[in-house]
Amino acid sequence: MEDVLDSAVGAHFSGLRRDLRRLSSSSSLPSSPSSATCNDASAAAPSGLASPAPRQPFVIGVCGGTASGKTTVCDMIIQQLHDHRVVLVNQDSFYRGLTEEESEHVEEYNFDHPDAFDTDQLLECMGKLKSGQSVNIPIYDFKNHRRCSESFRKVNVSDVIILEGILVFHDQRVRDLMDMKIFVDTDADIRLARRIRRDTVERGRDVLSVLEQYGRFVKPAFDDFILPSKKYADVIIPRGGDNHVAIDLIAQHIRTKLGQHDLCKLYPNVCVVQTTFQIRGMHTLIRDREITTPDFVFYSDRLIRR
Ligand SMILES: Nc1ncnc2c1ncn2[C@@H]1O[C@H](COP(=O)(O)OP(=O)(O)O)[C@@H](O)[C@H]1O
Ligand SMILES: O=c1ccn([C@@H]2O[C@H](COP(=O)(O)O)[C@@H](O)[C@H]2O)c(=O)[nH]1
Repeated sequence: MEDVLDSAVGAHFSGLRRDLRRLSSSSSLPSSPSSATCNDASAAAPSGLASPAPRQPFVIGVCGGTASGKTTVCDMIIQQLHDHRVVLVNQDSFYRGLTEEESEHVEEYNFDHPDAFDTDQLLECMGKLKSGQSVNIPIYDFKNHRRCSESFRKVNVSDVIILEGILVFHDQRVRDLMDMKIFVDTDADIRLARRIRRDTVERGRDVLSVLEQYGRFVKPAFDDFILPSKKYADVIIPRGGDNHVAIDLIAQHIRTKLGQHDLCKLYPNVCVVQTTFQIRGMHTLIRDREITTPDFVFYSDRLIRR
């Protein structure tokens, strides 16, 4: 939560220079040493000649136990970010699907184990999306435990990608794709009650089979894989979709990040310096009208050279 609050205070933009030639001839601004704050690759080429590298989408991982409210939280975040392009990718889409033989003994199959997902395919799709390509994502049918063989969901390039699922924090390669990790933390009794209702109404199950599957696979996998992955979260949302304060804070943080993102698109050589107490302290000092000239020069120089 510290990160959310810290960023809400505001980011610090350094090396905000649109035209390098104009800047180097300016006597009022420091010359080459200060360019340490700029992206070196783009700073090396004169503005207008280098084509700016496309900015990558902001990737948010949303993890949590079954029926914790992951999808609900994602929908609420998407609603709040209505002025940005946001796509939702569900880990469920990457269930391998059962073979004929496995289908005959479906009650034996563990859908809550990491091996039930084709994580390599998920990584490939996410890699393409991050690099600006649209992808076709499989559609999974929970009633037949299979993927629809003919149809896919086309997911287009966007500013924000939300990746949601019970095991999205399990594999380090998947975690490494994420700029922000959210864990939805909802009481186990509430999750079980919701799961019974959802699976009987929407996924063609009966109560006994839901309870049997829950005790045999769902709860043990929660204890073995999902709960231990909570430590990777940047933000934990108690009570899921009921926690409007947490969701507002998260949406505010994402908007701040996207603001930086837009600025970086305009000025390819801009480098955003992460806010720290030290940086905030230095900004406070140089804005103080009482500051001595040597101190002003000292702290300004430190900020410029970061
Ligand atoms: N805050 C809530 N209050 C009541 N029902 C909820 C709440 N959040 C989710 N649900 C219901 O619980 C079920 C599971 O929610 P969902 O968001 O799909 O969870 P998940 O994606 O974690 O499986 C759905 O039927 C949904 O309508
Ligand atoms: O064919 C299937 C595939 C998955 N499941 C169960 O789904 C949940 C994960 O989905 P949530 O929406 O996050 O609850 C997982 O616990 C699997 O047990 C299934 O029953 N059948």
